[in-house]
Amino acid sequence: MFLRAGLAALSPLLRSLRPSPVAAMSTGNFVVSQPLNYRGGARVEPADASGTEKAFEPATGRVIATFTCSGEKEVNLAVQNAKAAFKIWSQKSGMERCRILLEAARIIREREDEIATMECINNGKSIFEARLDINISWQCLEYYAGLAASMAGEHIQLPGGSFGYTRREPLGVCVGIGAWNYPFQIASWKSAPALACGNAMVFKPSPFTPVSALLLAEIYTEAGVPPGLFNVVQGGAATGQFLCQHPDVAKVSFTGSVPTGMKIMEMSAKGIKPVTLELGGKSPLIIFSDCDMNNAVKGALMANFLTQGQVCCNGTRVFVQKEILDKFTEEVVKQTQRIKIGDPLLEDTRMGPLINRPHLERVLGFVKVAKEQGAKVLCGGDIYVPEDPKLKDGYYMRPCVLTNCRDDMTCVKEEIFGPVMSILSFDTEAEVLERANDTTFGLAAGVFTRDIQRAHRVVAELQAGTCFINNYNVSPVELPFGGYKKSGFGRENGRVTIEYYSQLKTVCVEMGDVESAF
Ligand SMILES: NC(=O)c1ccc[n+]([C@@H]2O[C@H](COP(=O)([O-])OP(=O)(O)OC[C@H]3O[C@@H](n4cnc5c(N)ncnc54)[C@H](O)[C@@H]3O)[C@@H](O)[C@H]2O)c1
Ligand SMILES: O=CCc1c[nH]c2ccc(O)cc12
Repeated sequence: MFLRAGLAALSPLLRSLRPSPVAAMSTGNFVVSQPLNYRGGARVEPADASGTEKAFEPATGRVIATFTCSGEKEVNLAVQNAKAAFKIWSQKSGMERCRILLEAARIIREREDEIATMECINNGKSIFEARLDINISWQCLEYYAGLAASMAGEHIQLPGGSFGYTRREPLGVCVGIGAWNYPFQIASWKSAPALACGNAMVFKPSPFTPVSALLLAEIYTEAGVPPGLFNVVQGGAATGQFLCQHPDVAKVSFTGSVPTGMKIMEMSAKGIKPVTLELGGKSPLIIFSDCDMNNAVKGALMANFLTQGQVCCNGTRVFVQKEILDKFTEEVVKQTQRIKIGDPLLEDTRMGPLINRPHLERVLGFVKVAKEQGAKVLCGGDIYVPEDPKLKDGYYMRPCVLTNCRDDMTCVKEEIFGPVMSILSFDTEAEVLERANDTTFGLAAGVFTRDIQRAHRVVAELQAGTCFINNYNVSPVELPFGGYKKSGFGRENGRVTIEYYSQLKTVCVEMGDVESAF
């Protein structure tokens, strides 16, 4: 997602003045040779294995890392390291934790280009977007640093001078399990509130994007967290299961698909562990005929094509009021065709490759089925081969706009997780609300209208955890983010997330004598 002030915060002049370790990192030549596990404050090779994985550079199809997936022994070592660090960290005052998190935020900011470059190489998103992701990440650390210092309980006066008070206490060792679309940002959104509350964390990135979480781990250590406070284990489902089933893990925060979310919840239920689930979506974007057309068109592109459309909260069901359907569609297609596809490390690229070959084929398969079911492809939806020969094995496709869509089509019902926008038309507010809510997902929704009463009336009726009025996919860290219905529960970002990483202790203090019932 995006940050409104992000563009202004990134000064190219400032960036060019910094000595840059990224000069040696370019498309087609980056390899990772260091260990990708992090435990006890250092990179380590895992103590045992549950298979190996390869990580790719989506822009070229090249392998950038071959790594060992962590087995049960390694997961246990990471959890034990986190447990030991928790003892030290949880005793620190909020101000002490605040200072260290602020220092980590400062280092991320200083190394923004290097982290963004690595993210871009391993994920395929454009460097333009990757920088914004890292920008939002350090802002998240700053935000929770501020809250760490101001966390407090309540004091409640009781009869006869007695009183009670509450303490907000950390949970212990928290597990973070991430998806591949925002690797560094997901690790930041989970670890910043967890650490601010006094917890330790073991984080497992997606095996597709194992690299950038290590930079966050090193930065936390450099900033002064105790060794073992933030650990990284690598692997897929098996490693994730060891984490969720570990008896010393107090909480699991998961970002990923609905089917995996269900498994995580089942495993956590067995240990009575609280879970945060940030799952998939098929969000509606409603464009009323009285909208500001320019903004609505820009909003539709923002809602569909960031990170090659691989964004959970994308507004992929674009409902357009009949009166403006043709004009809106024409303009959306014009602007979609102008999106520059290619090497994600080039400054003017706005769409890089998809995450991997199977996913590209899956997305193209959705376009094929859409055509078979009667949708019309107005642009894109096919493989794109960049001219640069080193990119010929990358996973590129042209962003796609579908029209003639009906609510019962696969492209309108299922999460595609690629650059495919489905346009639907509607007549009335009541009708569009009913159709927008007719989904098992409930992650996000958007409305474009100049009628402010209607905007608030409509969002009040939308069954979605995050709603946008006259914009889409902006993500200020001050605002909670999360889903309704099968899109999950719990929240990331905002003040409320403190409640998901802490527990409340009530202390009842008697100032008189015990009045016994016996
Ligand atoms: N709501 C959100 O904030 C959000 C953000 C990003 C992605 N997503 C969703 O994630 C999906 C795409 O990401 P993905 O393909 O990485 O999802 P995924 O569910 O396949 O994998 C997510 C993570 O879970 C791990 N995992 C897989 N099986 C597991 C198991 N049995 N036990 C424990 N861990 C397991 C994976 O290794 C990975 O780290 C999409 O559906 C997208 O909408 C949601
Ligand atoms: O992809 C979905 C939305 C999103 C963008 N950045 C992050 C970070 C952490 C999340 O759990 C979700 C998201």
